[in-house]
Amino acid sequence: MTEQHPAVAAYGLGKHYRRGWALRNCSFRLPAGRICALVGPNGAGKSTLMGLAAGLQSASEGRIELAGRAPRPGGSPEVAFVAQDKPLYPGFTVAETLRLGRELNPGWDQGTAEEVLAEATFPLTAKVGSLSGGQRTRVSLALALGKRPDLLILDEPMADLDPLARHQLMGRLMAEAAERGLTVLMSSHVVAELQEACDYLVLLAGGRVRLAGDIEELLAAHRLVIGPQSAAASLAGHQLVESRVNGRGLTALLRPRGELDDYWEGGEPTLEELLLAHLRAPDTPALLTWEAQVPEAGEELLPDLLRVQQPTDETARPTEVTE
Ligand SMILES: Nc1ncnc2c1ncn2[C@@H]1O[C@H](COP(=O)(O)OP(=O)(O)OP(=O)(O)O)[C@@H](O)[C@H]1O
Repeated sequence: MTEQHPAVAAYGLGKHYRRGWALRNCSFRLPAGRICALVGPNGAGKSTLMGLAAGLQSASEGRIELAGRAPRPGGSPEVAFVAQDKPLYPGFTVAETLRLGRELNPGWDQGTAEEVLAEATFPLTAKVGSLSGGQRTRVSLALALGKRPDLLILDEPMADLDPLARHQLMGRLMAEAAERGLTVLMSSHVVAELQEACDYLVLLAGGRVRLAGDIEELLAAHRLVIGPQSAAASLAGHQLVESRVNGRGLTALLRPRGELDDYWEGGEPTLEELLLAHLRAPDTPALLTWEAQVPEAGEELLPDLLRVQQPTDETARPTEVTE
């Protein structure tokens, strides 16, 4: 991957199926070396976005680039994709599956693949068809990491793994990202596992990007506050994401614009609080940190332009995008 280009960049990306748009006006950047959580409700367009990035589908409008280039149709050695259904040959043993990986991938790293399998509770002689769902996931991840990709795309990889396997494999992904600059784009509905592993977020809802960027920056741009219901009017100058009244008063998740009145107590939300509030309030204006923003439609992604976008006091603040 070149330094000038993000690992993934989507420009007004859209995918239309017969029943309608699965993804629309999707624009964001994912810098290289980040572990990105792709989150959204069922049917939000996550698998569609990953299929487009993996080169398994073509866009209906806009475009997606991986390190500055269009994905190669059918996939490429730099990109490994672990789909939700983890397609493997059931009649092959695990060892034969790795041998196939070696024959198909010029940059194959047998050591990395075997390390992923070293902590497994099944032998390399086991037939893939005889493995449990979680065990097949481990084989799929071994194949994907053995490929030594620059970009690893994982569609709900951890859903069928036990907590120990999840912990081991997440640790390996984070180590690969730290050591080799591997970029991971990973969908999941389990916020706890994302919180542990991911440092970047893309939240999709209704086929559109709602939040994108560095997780710490996104959290820092929000406040979860509680105060008296009678002071609700004093929140008017801030971008309210969601508010609820309960026995203790009014609880609000908001993007502060300036200082909050003294009535309000609270602090940064957790990732779960941030995600739940935005999932319940999908019409809140989208928020993208400077790293996640792409040039306006029609502009070319030039290295110069990226330099201009380096964070300064002004650009380091996330920008609200009103649609
Ligand atoms: N091959 C297809 N043909 C027609 N419609 C499709 C196809 N694939 C997805 N869709 C539709 O596109 C929308 C987005 O689906 P997608 O699978 O991308 O969502 P998702 O966010 O991955 O959902 P989930 O969390 O349930 O996996 C849905 O409305 C779905 O019905």
